[in-house]
Amino acid sequence: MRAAELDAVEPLAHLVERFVRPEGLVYLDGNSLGPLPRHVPDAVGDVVRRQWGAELVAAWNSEGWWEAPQRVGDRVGRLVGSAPGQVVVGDSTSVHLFQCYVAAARLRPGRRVVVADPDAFPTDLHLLSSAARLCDLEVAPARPADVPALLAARGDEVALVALSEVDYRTGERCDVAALTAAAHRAGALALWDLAHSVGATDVDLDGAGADLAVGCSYKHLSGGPGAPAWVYVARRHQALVDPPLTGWHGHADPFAMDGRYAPADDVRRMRIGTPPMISLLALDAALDVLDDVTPPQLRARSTSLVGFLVEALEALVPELPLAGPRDPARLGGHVAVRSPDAWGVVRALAARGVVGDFRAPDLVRLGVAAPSTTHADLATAVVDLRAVLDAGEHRDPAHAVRPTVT
Ligand SMILES: Cc1ncc(COP(=O)(O)O)c(C=O)c1O
Ligand SMILES: Nc1c(O)cccc1C(=O)C[C@H](N)C(=O)O
Repeated sequence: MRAAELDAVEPLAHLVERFVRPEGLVYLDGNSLGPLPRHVPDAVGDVVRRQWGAELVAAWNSEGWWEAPQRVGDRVGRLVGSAPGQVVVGDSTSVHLFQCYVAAARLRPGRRVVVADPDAFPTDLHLLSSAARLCDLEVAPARPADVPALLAARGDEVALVALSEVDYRTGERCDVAALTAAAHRAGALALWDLAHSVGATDVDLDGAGADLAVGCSYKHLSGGPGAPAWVYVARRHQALVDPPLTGWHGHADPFAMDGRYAPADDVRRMRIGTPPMISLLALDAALDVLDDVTPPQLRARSTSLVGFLVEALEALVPELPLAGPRDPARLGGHVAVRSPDAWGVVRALAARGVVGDFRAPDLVRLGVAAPSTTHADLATAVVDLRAVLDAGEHRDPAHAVRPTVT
């Protein structure tokens, strides 16, 4: 009942109609793949049939394909508080992360320490470990809450503080502005992984004075499977930033075909090679959904949904503790609860048409896509979760088999 009332007064409720919502499915897995906006198949069809099929190579000019990484970058940048000219889209989050780790080390020669969250998403840690071997860096582990103490102790050695705004497991947010300021006071740079933030929080990169940031676009932006990610370089660093992967798309004059590398004088130097253009243009189309929405408006809707989900979980399944904080202001776009039977719970929910996801070892993670999830979806999910537990459906041996992708 309360869910219907909240949906009725929700100012962005009209966005829901812009998405394909498969009949009978409550989709709460926006963290791995956001839902499909209705108009994207036609937009991609146009890219393939008309632009590629009829215009062929001319489309690099006539359709603006060459400049698309910057143009789409600016559209993404608006959602993370970046003024135009500081974001490009094109490679995976993993690749952009690697570019940033090495580039940051090169911007702070003489400092060897990179502070990183040991519970960060694994790709962040794997790439940092490789960058550290390459650049002779030391990785100093610290949870976000412990970063100020580490900076107080070893600040003059620190080149970079690399964190995620939203913890991919628990959903807990950290204070981007405060931690960036702490890094700067120590003379270090701040790199933010905003994979779980863009489209869910109102993170303000320029306002926080962030140096570097990356994020993906297949989660809350609904850019589609394999959609290219994005990288932000604050304007003040663009003339000096020296990424390790120096491909021809980052050259000052790519079609001069000059064998000597001369980087573009702005954020274009973060480009590498030819981007996955069909995916990039699918993302471009998907972003239309948010054209008339500001980040604070989107954040308000996300907070309402997340807050409702927390309350419903606490009221109906109190035996499953929240993995993160209960205050929605301190959460990103998902809520996780702990259960020793988390895998069985997620499978049993899926059998009832509620798609969440399992994160090892014990999390049931429920993702809220601010534009497309409704309070009613969340009420259905939590009622089904109660029913799963009451009926013991999570203990069904049929759920024992795990597929490759969880
Ligand atoms: C915080 C974070 N960083 C990076 C990634 C992965 O990036 P990629 O798109 O390169 O697989 C994810 C999710 O897969 C993530 O949650
Ligand atoms: N990118 C993914 C994929 O290709 C397959 C499965 C999951 C993903 C994810 O994005 C996982 C996600 N970053 C997470 O927080 O769990």
